Amino acid sequence: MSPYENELHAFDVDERAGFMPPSPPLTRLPQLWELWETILDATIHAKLQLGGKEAEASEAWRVRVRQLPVIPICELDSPMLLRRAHLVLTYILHFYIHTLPLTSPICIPKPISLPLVRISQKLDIPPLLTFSDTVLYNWVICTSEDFPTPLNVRSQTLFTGLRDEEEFYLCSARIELRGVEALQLVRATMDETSVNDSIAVRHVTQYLSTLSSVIDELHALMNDVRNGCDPDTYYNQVRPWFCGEDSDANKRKWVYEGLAEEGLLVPKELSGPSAGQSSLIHALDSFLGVNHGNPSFMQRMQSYMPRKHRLFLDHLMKSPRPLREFVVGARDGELEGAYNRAVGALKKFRDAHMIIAHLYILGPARRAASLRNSKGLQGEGKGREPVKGTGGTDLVTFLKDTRTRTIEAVIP
Ligand code: HEM
Repeated sequence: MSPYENELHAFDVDERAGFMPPSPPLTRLPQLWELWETILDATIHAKLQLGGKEAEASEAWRVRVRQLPVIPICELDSPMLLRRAHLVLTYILHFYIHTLPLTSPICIPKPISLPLVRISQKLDIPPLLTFSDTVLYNWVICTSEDFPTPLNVRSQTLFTGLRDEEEFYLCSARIELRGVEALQLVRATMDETSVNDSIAVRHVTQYLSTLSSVIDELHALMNDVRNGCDPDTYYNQVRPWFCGEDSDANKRKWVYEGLAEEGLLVPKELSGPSAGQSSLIHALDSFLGVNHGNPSFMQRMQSYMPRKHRLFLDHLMKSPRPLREFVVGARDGELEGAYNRAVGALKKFRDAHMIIAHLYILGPARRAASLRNSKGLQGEGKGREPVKGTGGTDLVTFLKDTRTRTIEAVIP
C-alpha cells in the first residue's frame, strides 16, 4: 500500500469508492440478531402506512416490536456488523415512530432503544437514521463488477419499495462515487501546495480546472434525480419517514425507554437524515476554504457522519498550507482564475440544489397545504411557520446562507 492509500485507509476513505465502502455492505446480520431482520422484513412486506393510517395493522406490528427480547450486542464486534445493525434498528425505529398517529406520544420500547443507543455509542453517531444508513451503507452491486460505480449500484432497504425512494438515495450515492475523482484531486493538490514552486502552481491550476468539471458533473447528477423521483411522491410518501425529532410537526419528544436504569445517556442529536451529512460536500468546502461559521448546522451535521470520515475532515481543515492561502500567496492570474472557477462550480451546485429543494419540498408543501386548507386541516407549509428541512433547518434561509458562504470564498 502506498503512503497515500495508507492515509486514506486510516480514515475509511477508499481510493475507488471514496466515502462508500469498496465492497457491498452486509445485507443481513448473523443468526443471533435474526429477530431484528425478520421484523424489518415483516414491516416492509406489510407496507405499513404513515401517521396512524391502517391503525390496526400498524399497532399489531408495533406490539411485535415491543415483545422482542432485548438482544445483547457485545458480539457485534466489527464495523460492518455494527453498521448493518444500526441500519436495521434505525429503519425499525422510523417505521415504529412514523406509523404512530400524529399526536401519539413517542416512546421507543427497550428492545429497540437499548441496543440502538449502545450500537450508536460504539459507532459514535446518533441513534436514528443517518445519511450513512440510507446511502453509504445501503447498496448492492447489480452487475458482475466487483466494486461500486455510479452505474451499477441499487439500494438495499427502502421504506416504501417505490422507485422514487430508491432514486432519491441513488442520486446521492452516484454523487459520492463520482466524487472520488474530486477527492483524488484534493489529495494531489495538497501534495503540490506543500512543495510551493512555479511547477506546483501550474499543476494546481490544472487540478482546479479538472475539479470544476467534476463539480459540474456532480451538479448534473443531482439534477438527474428528476428522472426517477417524482416531487409529490417524494414529499408525501417518502420524506415523512425520514423526520427526526426536530422536524416533528407536533414538536413531540422522542423518549428512548430504559436508558436511565442502564446508565445510558439521553440522546440529544436527533435530526433526520440529510445529504447535509455528505462528507464529500464538506470535504469540498474545507478544501476550497468555504467557511460556514462555528457553530453551524454544517458542523453539527458532522456528528452524524461515520467517525473516521469526521477525522478525515478534521485532517483537511488542519492542512498546514490551506489552498486559498496558497492561491492568494502565489499572485498568479491563471491559478486565481482556476480557483475562482472551482468555487463558482460549487456555488452553481448550490444554486441547482436550491432549485431541487423548491421543486421537491416547497412546491409540494404548498400543494399539500392548499389541499388540507380546502378540507379545514392543519399542517406544514400554511404560511405561518417556515417549512423545515429533514435536518430541522428553516430551509430557505439556510440554503441561501450556505450559498452566500460559498460566494464569500471567491478571491476578489
Ligand atoms: C430531492 C433531492 C434533495 C432535496 C429535496 C434536498 C433538500 C435539502 C434540504 C431541505 C436541505 C436543508 C438542510 C436540512 O434541513 O435537511 C439540504 C441540505 C443539503 N443538501 Fe440536499 N437535497 C436533495 C439532494 C441533495 C443531494 C443529492 C446532495 C448531494 C450530496 C445534497 C447535499 C446537501 C448539502 C451538502 C446540504 C447542506 C447545505 C449546503 O451545503 O448547501 N442534497 N438539502
